[in-house]
Amino acid sequence: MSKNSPILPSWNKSDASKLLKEQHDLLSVPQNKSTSHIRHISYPGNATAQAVAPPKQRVMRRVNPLGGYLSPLECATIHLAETYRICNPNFQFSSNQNPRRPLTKPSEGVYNHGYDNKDSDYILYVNDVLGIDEGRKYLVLDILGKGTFGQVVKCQDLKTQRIVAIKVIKNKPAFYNQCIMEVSILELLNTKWDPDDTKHILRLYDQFMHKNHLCLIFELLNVNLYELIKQNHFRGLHLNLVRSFASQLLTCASVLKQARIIHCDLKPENILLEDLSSPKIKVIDFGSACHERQTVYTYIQSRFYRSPEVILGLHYNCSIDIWSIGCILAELFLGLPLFPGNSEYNQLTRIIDMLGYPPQWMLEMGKNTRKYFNCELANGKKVYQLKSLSQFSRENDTNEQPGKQYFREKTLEDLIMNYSRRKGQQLSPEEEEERMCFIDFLKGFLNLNQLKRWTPDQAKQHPFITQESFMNYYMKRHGSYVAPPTRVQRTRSHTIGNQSMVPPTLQRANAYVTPDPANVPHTLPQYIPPPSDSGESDSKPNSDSTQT
Ligand SMILES: Nc1ncnc2c1ncn2[C@@H]1O[C@H](COP(=O)(O)OP(=O)(O)OP(=O)(O)O)[C@@H](O)[C@H]1O
Repeated sequence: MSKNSPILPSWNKSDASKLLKEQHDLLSVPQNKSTSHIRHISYPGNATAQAVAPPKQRVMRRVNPLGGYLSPLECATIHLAETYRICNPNFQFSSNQNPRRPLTKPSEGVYNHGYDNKDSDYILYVNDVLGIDEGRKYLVLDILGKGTFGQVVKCQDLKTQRIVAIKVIKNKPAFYNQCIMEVSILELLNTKWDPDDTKHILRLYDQFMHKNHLCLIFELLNVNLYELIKQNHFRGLHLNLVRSFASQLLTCASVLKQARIIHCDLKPENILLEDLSSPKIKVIDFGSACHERQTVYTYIQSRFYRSPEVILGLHYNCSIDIWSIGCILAELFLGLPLFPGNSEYNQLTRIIDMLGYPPQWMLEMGKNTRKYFNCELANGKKVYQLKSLSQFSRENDTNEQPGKQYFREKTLEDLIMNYSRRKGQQLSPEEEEERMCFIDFLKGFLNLNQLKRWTPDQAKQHPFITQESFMNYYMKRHGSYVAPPTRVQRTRSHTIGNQSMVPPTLQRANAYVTPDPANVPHTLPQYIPPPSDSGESDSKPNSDSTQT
């Protein structure tokens, strides 16, 4: 419930003590007294309740050591230990013996004098304090998430009372060293490239060591975009919301490109809403990030969002993040991942099935090309053919599976145009043009050719972001408008596969009016917090989107 909720009035200590006193008075009235002294008491907010003026004498009441008498409510709450002791003089109570509520699983201490579990994660408890230096102590409140590098917990700064998110890194040198990199990249981005905090990059406030664990103090954010899609029951988001997220991601990507930093792990889980009242987002988790000059790792990016050049083993740069953003934006619109590969081979197969083969030069230069493709010489030219599932499985001793197909459509055009459209249902001309615009936009991100893929600044000029007429833009770029070739099923009343089917709005050059932003929905789907014991439904469809 929000602080300003009209149902629950704002609450403070004096309200609470007033209510407690009134409740005390109410409970201590003798049963057989006349009710002539009944009066109305105003409760915090507008509610009023009947209450009773305090009688002069208390019958069978315990004396309050601070003066007056104790109400039954006080005896059963704040003075409960004393009440028990009256019943049983041997009763002992010490808050030190309270069971501690662990937030870490498993919570059995194995390493680091019992502070760490078998995974080298620090075992966190509610109400523990992280940090020992005065002015740098944080009270642990709740767990926010868990990842490869450690756990992220919600804490309160005991000096400023500010609520923050603390990433407690696993107690292992490899994780520590990698996180030092994350710290230096974030410090650089925060101070040099985004001093005004306008580029949608997570803020790092501080860092310290706690019982051999590096703790990174971040600004507290809200749910991630995967959670948002999940709360929307894996239905896609409105294009206006996708546009807002796209624009913010491009702002972030543009700064990363200027700084020559590659994020290397962009995915919906690493994009968080600042709060639930606006679509403002921030990019988190720079734990895999690197400088363009230091692309030492070849095994990077979460699989669903992995670029073709990384799969093929080519040199890479900031444009791998653009590929990931393309996959993310498609997923936000569709509600399900565009390329949910169950293995790297399956990932490549899905990309090729939808978008075709990578250009010849990429295949010739890729270190992994021979792993995935057969190569034959025809007329003196190398011809590459993706290995079949059985050949690949046999050669690599794997048991490749074709994996789930969430969508019937084979092309990006069909997928976007037909999404969430019932059989026979026509899109409005505006919606149709908007979707065409979105397809054209996505294609700039999902260009298999890493050299031709758009830069963030190019993408920002696209009408999907600027909201200029897509038709005008298309004419400027190509001279004339030709509808993108698609293979929409004929059973559907509307097709865009040939010239005569070009929607009326697109046939009239200037007829298209940019939608009035005041009339388009821009609200977020309602967020319902997930149940605390996350069950199977928590897992992503075809879930293992990790770096495997
Ligand atoms: N600043 C924050 N505010 C709120 N929640 C956060 C914050 N940072 C991280 N989280 C939550 O914790 C989760 C894990 O965080 P993060 O991705 O930084 O950890 P990681 O160990 O690097 O994960 P990965 O396995 O993806 O590399 C996130 O998906 C998010 O839900």
